[in-house]
Amino acid sequence: MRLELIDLVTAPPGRRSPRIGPVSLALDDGEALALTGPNGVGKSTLLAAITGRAPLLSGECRLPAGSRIRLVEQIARPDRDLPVNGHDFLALAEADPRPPAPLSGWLPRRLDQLSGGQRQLLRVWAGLTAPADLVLLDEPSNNLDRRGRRTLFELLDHRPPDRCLLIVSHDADLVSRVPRQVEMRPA
Ligand SMILES: Nc1ncnc2c1ncn2[C@@H]1O[C@H](COP(=O)(O)OP(=O)(O)OP(=O)(O)O)[C@@H](O)[C@H]1O
Repeated sequence: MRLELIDLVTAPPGRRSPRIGPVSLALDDGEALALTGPNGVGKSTLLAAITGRAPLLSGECRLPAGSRIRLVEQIARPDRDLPVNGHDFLALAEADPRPPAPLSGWLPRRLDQLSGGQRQLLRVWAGLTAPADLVLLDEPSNNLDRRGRRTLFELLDHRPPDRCLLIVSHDADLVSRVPRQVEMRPA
C-alpha cells in the first residue's frame, strides 16, 4: 500500500475555504510519518481529505482502490450514556481484544466511566490494531500525563508492522520517535 499526496489542496469538510496546501508526501507499506506544523495550518483537514471527508480542490490523493483507513480523531465524539464497555468497544472496532496493561484492566468498565486519557488510549489501540492499511492518528498524546504518554509509546511500538501510520502531533517527544517528519507551513 502506498499513500501519495501530490500538490494536494483541500479545505475543511463542506467548504471551499480556507484553502489548505499544497501538500506533497508519500508513505509506503509499514512506514510511519509524523506531520507537524502550527495550530490552524490544516493538519486535521488534511487527514479529513485523505479519508474523503474534505474536498479535493486540486492535486491528487493516490491510494490503492479498496484501501482501508482508520482515523482516530483529535476530539472523540461524545460517548456518554452509551452502555458499551471496553471489551464491547474493541469488538465493535474489530480491534485486537487483548491490549497490554494497563488498558487490559480497563476493559470491563463502561467507556463513560473511564477518564478522558484512558478512553484516548483505548481509541488509539483500536485504531492501531483494527484491520487497516493506513492509520491516521490526530494528536494521540492529547489528554495524557507522563505515564499515559509512556503507555502510548508502548502501544505504538506494538503496532502491526504492515500498516502505514500518519501521526499529527505537536508533541516533540512523540514526533522524535517517528522515523520521518514532514512539517506543514502556512501557504
Ligand atoms: N468547519 C470549519 N469552517 C471554517 N474554517 C474551518 C473549519 N474547520 C477548520 N477551519 C479552519 O481551517 C484551518 C485548518 O484547521 P485544522 O483544524 O485543519 O488545523 P490544524 O493544523 O489541525 O490545527 P491544530 O494544530 O490547532 O489542531 C484553520 O484556519 C481553521 O480555523
